[in-house]
Amino acid sequence: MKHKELVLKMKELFAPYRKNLIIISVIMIITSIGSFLTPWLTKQLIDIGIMKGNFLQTVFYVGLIFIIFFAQQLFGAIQFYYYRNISLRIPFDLNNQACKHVLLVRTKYFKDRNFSEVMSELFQDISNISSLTDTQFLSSFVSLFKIVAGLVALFLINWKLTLIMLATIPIKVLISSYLFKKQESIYKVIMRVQSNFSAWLGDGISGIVEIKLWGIINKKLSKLNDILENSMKAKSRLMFCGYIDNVAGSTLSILFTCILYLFGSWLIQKNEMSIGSLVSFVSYSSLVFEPIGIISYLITQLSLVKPAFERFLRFLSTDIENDNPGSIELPNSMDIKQIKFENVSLVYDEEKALDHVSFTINKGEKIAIIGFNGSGKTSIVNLLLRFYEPTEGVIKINNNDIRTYTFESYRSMWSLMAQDNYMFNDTIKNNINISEELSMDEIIESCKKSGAYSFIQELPEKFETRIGYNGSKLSGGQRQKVALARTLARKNTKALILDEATSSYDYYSEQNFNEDIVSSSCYIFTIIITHRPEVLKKLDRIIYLDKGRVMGTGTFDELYESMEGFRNIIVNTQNKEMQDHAVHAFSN
Ligand SMILES: Nc1ncnc2c1ncn2[C@@H]1O[C@H](COP(=O)(O)OP(=O)(O)OP(=O)(O)O)[C@@H](O)[C@H]1O
Repeated sequence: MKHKELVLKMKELFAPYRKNLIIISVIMIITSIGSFLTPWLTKQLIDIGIMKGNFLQTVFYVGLIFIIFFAQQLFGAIQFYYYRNISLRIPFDLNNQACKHVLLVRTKYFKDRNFSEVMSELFQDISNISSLTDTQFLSSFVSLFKIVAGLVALFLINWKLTLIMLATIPIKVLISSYLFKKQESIYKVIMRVQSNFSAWLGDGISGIVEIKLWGIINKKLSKLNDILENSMKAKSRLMFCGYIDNVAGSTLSILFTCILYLFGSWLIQKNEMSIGSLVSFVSYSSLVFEPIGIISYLITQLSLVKPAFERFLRFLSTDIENDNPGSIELPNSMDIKQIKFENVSLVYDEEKALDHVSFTINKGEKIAIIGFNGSGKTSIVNLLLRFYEPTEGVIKINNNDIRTYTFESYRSMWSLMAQDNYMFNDTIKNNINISEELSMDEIIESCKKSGAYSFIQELPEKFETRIGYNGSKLSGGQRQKVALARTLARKNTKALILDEATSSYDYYSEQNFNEDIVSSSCYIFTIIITHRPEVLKKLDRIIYLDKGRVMGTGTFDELYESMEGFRNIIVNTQNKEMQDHAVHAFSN
């Protein structure tokens, strides 16, 4: 990102806090005026009060120094009040903005990236950006004022000494700008390494069973070692930069002070300067050097913030689920007569998952989508639910493009049981009642339909049983039954999609569920992805897919007669069913 664009974006980001920032800056300027007055008053105190033995003048200047100190403390308290507000508010707002974006970002974003990697990057970036509000950073803006005012004061005291001092500043600026470039590139490496670490951690937690099963703990640890070593190397380079900056700063400062005392004593001997002037010159010069030091801190801090800010902006600019301009709510009372795919293609990354798919589902129809693995069945569901947008073609409801409707109102017509359903680390009841609008009777009814009721009744805490992270305390089949109960309990939906919804069910649970759903479905549309012949035979129509293309549509008998691929799927499934059946009979 270009420097100008970045500054503009930063201005935009801080615009809501402008008033507070201005107040803080004004207060900083006022307090720094006080700091400038103090050395001058000290000079007067020494030259007029102490050196000339004038007690009244001494008391007067001591009093003034004290009043200035008191006023500075008062303004400091006001500054603290405003500073506290923005330093807490900025991370709060950035976190809110980022988390809202996480929830709205398109589904495909999290297909490429590990969730913990994204979240850790975000929190890291927010923390780095928020460091812009630390007091030292804010005071660096006032530093410019301090430097100019300090230089004026120094020139007034002694211009020769001031010129010597000025000679050291370009050296400091040169060193700082060199270090800025170095540090910026090191920070980029550190950010990348930290992302790798989060990705490693995310995979490690999610894949813990596979890691143990395959005995690859040492391989995983060796990868971790590489990551941590890279991190250590980058941090060590960063520490070295900090060390060089420190050494350069203190060397220049000592060098300058030595020259100052040597040259200053020579000027005092020549009666060109008083002792008080030299003391106040030393004080003023530190007032100039201190902000120069702060500016170098600002440069270091910017080298850290710039890459973080760039990455944060990149995340905020990722595609989100924004309703199309002029989109309307899909009315719940709408009489939906038809859902239509017109020449729809879908390309994920580079792979074409659907290729000019066209079909229509009419009101009241129960249809199946069938095809070998990877033929595009779930992709059709992804498009229907608008988790992805078609690359080509259009999906319509009653001849209106589904993008005419807002995401939320459109999705509210669907009940979906996907292949993977996330289970919250909560009770069974709360996992089913995620919309928080179901009565206990409704929850029980949906559990009876999905076949979950009987096993829940056997649990000591029944519906109040906590099911662990992603339902890990339930068996695969039990988990699927609870997820299906949740799908069936969703209120006011018009269409049901079951994507291999009963794949983990035992043979008879599956038979029972399929019987019920096929005979008594109350939805306007029912779409089932299954290979079970006994279900397929009872459905109105089957859409047979192969390699992302619709090879045929028709009833079970029509497709069985005319399509060899379809017949193969059915024969394979029947063979598997016979095995399941035999296993079940044997175990009983
Ligand atoms: N998020 C994705 N990114 C990239 N490619 C994908 C993605 N999802 C699916 N694919 C690819 O698209 C093709 C169709 O996948 P899809 O999941 O629709 O098939 P499916 O018929 O549902 O398969 P299965 O029976 O195994 O569930 C596959 O080749 C798959 O590799």
